[in-house]
Amino acid sequence: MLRLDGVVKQFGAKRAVDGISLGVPSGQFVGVIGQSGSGKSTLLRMINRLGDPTGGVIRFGDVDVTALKGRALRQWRARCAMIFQQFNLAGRLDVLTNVLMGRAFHAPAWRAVLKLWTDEEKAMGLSALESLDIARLAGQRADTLSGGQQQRVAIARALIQEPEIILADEPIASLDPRNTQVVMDALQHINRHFGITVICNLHSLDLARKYCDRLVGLAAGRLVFDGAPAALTDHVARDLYGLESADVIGPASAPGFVPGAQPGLALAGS
Ligand SMILES: Nc1ncnc2c1ncn2[C@@H]1O[C@H](COP(=O)(O)OP(=O)(O)OP(=O)(O)O)[C@@H](O)[C@H]1O
Repeated sequence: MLRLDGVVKQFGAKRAVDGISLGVPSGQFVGVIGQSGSGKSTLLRMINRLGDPTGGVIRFGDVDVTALKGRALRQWRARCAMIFQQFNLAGRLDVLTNVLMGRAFHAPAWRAVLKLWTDEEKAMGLSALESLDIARLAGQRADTLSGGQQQRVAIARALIQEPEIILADEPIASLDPRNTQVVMDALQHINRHFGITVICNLHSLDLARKYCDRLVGLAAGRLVFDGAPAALTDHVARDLYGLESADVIGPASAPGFVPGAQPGLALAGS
């Protein structure tokens, strides 16, 4: 179980994340939704400790993630893989080598630098690619792949970290609709098949409703919705997204935004 208790992130005068408390049981597929600037990326980055919370505590089981340093912090990052919008692959290297970089968390640094992988590690890499249906691309340069293929390589790289959690920060934001579905299907597959917890920032509510077990809605850094996708009606979504609602639930059902009016919002913790 991942637990956040009163987590805060302050950037100067800006409070990007404002006292979020949340428990995520192992194996859940959680979608984090909310307007641009609501704090979704900042929240995910703190879980991985790419950013340090200004206040509050993050725990995973009996580990106090917020207190980790050095080797223990690197071990946490291996257990808690991160996937980004821009894939972060080494374009000049082949697909399998990119995937094997995920083992750098487990192998001695010199082996990762020299790219000296064991046969067992190579087999793991191929098997991760196979599970995402792209083993045939193993020898191809990463920068020759489509966006959807590159994101699946990034997921395979995360998989061979053998993580317990995958944090995906807008993983489909730069993909076309077909590749979007392929990548979301891949995340769903690793969630269901390997039981890995997935926490995924998403802009599209259709995708959030389709793929997630649970949705967490942020507004101005606060948790304002926490529930099953079915509970996120268009009415609630309009309150959550305001002017952006036309983008996320379709123009036909998006009326004008009335600032401050949030009658249907399922307020978390209330
Ligand atoms: N390094 C930083 N320094 C100062 N302010 C920051 C920094 N990172 C984020 N912020 C601010 O914190 C707030 C939350 O940003 P964040 O990127 O977490 O939002 P988001 O919901 O992920 O947005 P988007 O959907 O556009 O990615 C924003 O107002 C942003 O400008």
